Amino acid sequence: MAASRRFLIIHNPTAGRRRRKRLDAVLARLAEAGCTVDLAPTGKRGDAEEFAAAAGAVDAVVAAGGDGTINEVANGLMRRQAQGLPPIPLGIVPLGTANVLAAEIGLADNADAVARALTGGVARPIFPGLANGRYFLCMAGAGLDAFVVQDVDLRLKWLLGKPAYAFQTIKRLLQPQERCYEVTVDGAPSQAAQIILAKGRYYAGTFVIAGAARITEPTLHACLFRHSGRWHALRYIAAVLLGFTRHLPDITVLPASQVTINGHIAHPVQGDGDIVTRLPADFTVASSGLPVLFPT
Ligand SMILES: Nc1ncnc2c1ncn2[C@@H]1O[C@H](COP(=O)(O)OP(=O)(O)OP(=O)(O)O)[C@@H](O)[C@H]1O
Repeated sequence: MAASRRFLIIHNPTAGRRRRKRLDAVLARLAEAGCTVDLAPTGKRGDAEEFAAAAGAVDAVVAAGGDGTINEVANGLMRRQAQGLPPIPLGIVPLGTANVLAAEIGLADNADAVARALTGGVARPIFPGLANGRYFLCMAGAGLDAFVVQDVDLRLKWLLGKPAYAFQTIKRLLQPQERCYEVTVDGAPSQAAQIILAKGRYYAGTFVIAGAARITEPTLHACLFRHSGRWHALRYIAAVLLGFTRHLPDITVLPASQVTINGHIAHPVQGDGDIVTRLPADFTVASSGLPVLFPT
């Protein structure tokens, strides 16, 4: 693609805190580079997916928001592809709290780098996961993390950013703890209190649980946190934060192509940091890739 690319930029004005300046700086650089931009602000949840699914002749559809908005745009683009339309690359302007996909593709946290990735980046396929038919790019999960995502106070998240999730985690741990889920990984049944299906290597920022997972490969990694109860939950959180999950024998990480979670009907399932479905849930990997603009 030449420098004078044409973009549809789908912007979630409610994403992140005080991030509008970042988008304006990127837009200014794209204008300097001679690019044509159609800016489509979302008005509600779901708009980003519809705008992406209806995209016309552009060089890339760009998601400007957090991982939740990127997830919606990716779902819209995958829907177009499933209808037999030619693939359109996904670009990103990270404006969220954690920005996990930006970390996965090695995108630096400044407007110059973001604009450069859009004007000169190379489209490489990534393979999204599927949770009950809905695509996720980085990770999905059931258990404590999905409840925290579901119940986090959005005003607190707006005010504090990541600490709002820590606060909600503590609140959840003070409640009675749930028993384990039934989980089947490529036909092998077991039990776990928290399950994370990793598509990429990063979790909730740049914490690493499945170090071998790659968004560019058509494989899931099932991370099973085996024991239920408050004490074990605290051990697991410490292991994730301090990076020693691989040293705990009751955390198992398995490459997988098909995972099912049962038990606790209607418990939430998070995908890329938003609730995307409820239990029971089947998880697989998309058979066709989604092109994404990687920085060069
Ligand atoms: N205009 C809008 N009004 C309300 N919600 C929206 C709007 N546009 C998108 N959304 C929804 O807001 C949710 C959160 O968006 P997003 O992830 O982009 O931002 P964030 O929550 O600030 O970032 P992060 O996920 O990194 O914390 C998503 O589920 C998205 O669908």
